[in-house]
Amino acid sequence: MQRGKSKYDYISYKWEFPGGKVEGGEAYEVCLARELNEELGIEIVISKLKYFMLVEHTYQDFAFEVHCYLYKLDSREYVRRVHIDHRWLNIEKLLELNWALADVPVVEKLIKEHL
Ligand SMILES: Nc1nc2c([nH]c(=O)n2[C@H]2C[C@H](O)[C@@H](COP(=O)(O)OP(=O)(O)OP(=O)(O)O)O2)c(=O)[nH]1
Repeated sequence: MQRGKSKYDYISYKWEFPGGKVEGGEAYEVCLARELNEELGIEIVISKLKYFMLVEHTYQDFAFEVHCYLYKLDSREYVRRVHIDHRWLNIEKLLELNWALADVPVVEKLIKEHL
């Protein structure tokens, strides 16, 4: 997904995976299900999420952890509600996008593992 303009230049218009910040004490998987619903209007089955990796990243203004999960969607039907653009790409094309820096290790692992 492509993020729109942000108050931080270094993430403005960058590509990222759907997701967002944990709210209250919610579990990571519950957060992801909520964000996928808010951002794409899709309902997922939480028990089918597969943990993929953790990225710990520090931008100049904040540090954060990104907990990444894999999920096999039954259909590609969704509504883009938050981002300004989206792409469905084969793994080998992923590097053509201008990813947020925190996402680069995720893209590299996806490519390395041929997922
Ligand atoms: N969702 C998401 N955020 C990412 C990725 N890579 C990356 O650097 N980020 C950064 C951008 C944001 O500063 C932060 C996530 O915030 P967000 O704006 O997506 O979270 P949110 O949906 O809860 O948004 P908000 O309510 O705070 O506006 O992490 C990524 O792949 N996905």
